[in-house]
Amino acid sequence: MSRTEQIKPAPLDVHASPRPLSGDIAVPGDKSISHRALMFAGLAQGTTRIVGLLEGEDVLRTADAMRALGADIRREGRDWVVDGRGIGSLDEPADVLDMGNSGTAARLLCGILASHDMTAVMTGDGSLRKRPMRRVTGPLAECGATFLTRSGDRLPLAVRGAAQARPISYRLPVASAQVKSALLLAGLNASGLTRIEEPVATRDHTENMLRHFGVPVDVTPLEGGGCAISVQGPARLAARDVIVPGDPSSAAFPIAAALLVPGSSILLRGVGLNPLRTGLLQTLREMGADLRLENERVEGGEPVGDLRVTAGTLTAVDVPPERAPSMIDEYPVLAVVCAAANGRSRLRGLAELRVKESDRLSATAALLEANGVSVTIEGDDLLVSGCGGPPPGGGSVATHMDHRLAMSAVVMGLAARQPVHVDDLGFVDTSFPGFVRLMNGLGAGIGA
Ligand SMILES: O=C(O)C1=C[C@@H](OP(=O)(O)O)[C@@H](O)[C@H](O)C1
Ligand SMILES: C=C(OP(=O)(O)O)C(=O)O
Repeated sequence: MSRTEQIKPAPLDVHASPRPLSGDIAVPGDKSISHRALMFAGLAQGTTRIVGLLEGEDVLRTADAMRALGADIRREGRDWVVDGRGIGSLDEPADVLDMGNSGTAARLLCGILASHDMTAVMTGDGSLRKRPMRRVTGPLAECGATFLTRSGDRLPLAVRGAAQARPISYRLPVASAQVKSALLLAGLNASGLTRIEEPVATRDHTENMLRHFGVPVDVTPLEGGGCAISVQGPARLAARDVIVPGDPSSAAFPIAAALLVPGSSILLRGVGLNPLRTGLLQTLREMGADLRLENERVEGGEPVGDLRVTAGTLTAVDVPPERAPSMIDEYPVLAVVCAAANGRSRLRGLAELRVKESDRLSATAALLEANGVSVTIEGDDLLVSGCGGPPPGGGSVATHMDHRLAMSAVVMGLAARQPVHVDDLGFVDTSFPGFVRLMNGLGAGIGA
């Protein structure tokens, strides 16, 4: 049983915020960048200092796994310091690698293991064991690794990494930064050019951070759209310090709450603004949200800024499917915002939501329905009939071991007319430790 499953469910009734939200906060570090910082630092030669690492459950699993592969990882004050092992010099893990709730940790690690001459076994919690793994194990087998998976597609899995990995050339069938990153990571220890074609752009933190650690990454536009990303192996990573920006996917929750609780105005400092992550901000602006960016700057190679959010009236939105990768984790909370808007919103092309920590498409629909909001799933689209103000609320929400559903349900509770019962807030620590404390610092009165 993994750590997250040992925690007793933490149910909570969330009441409407007793006052407008106000104040000035910084959300925790970006989860995607934090996983990569630990992995790349562990693969590098030398010592890396990481500032602003997310200390969420998912990232701590990556730290444990990289330690099991021989990296020395420790906390020094508020920073994390990693003495890397170097590509090709990793230890064979002495025990099963437990990736907890984290798809990113599991899939990216498969990439590292596939091109190292060792045997490893990997598992995860009850949510992660339901998620598809063939999307990485299939193409990674091309480099010479052998994977044994439960039912051909699920954790637990065993991998026998290739002794002399071959480079992979692959066109992504789904828009997934995890699959892209796993294949690029395998390519670092393969002899020759690894080339990944990406028809639709996904978050490019792997490419950015590889360059930061001194590995050339070529990105060439493809005729007909998308691009090809290549790395030449074997590569050497040189340790470099990393600054992790605030996670825009975590910022989504206080942003949504501030838009919906009347009279609110908050400032979020140091939010990551990588253009492949800002689909939610674009969508909220289309709904009429008052979002103002201040102090835009580049920190640690990623654009960041401070974001002023002011409550106001919102109108329905039609979100095109090609925007999904730039806001894939934000749809549950966007649906809650749409529930309070004027008119019927259509969120298109959400097939990938079905294979997240839960089936987020049906679970988001259930969250809204339980709280008196009319919602329909048509194919891969979610249609939400906005209430033109506070939704009725009064429902009970099943979070299915899914942190984003839990936080979306809290936002619904803060904005709704009747309290919302959330069955388990425990998984919030996956990506946003201190979420309730931070929201209460803005005046939300959760659990008061
Ligand atoms: O690469 C990453 O760090 C992530 C990619 C996305 O998953 P997919 O690649 O499966 O879309 C996202 O949902 C996840 O939270 C983090
Ligand atoms: C989908 C998510 O993460 P992962 O795939 O890493 O579990 C998420 O954080 O919403």
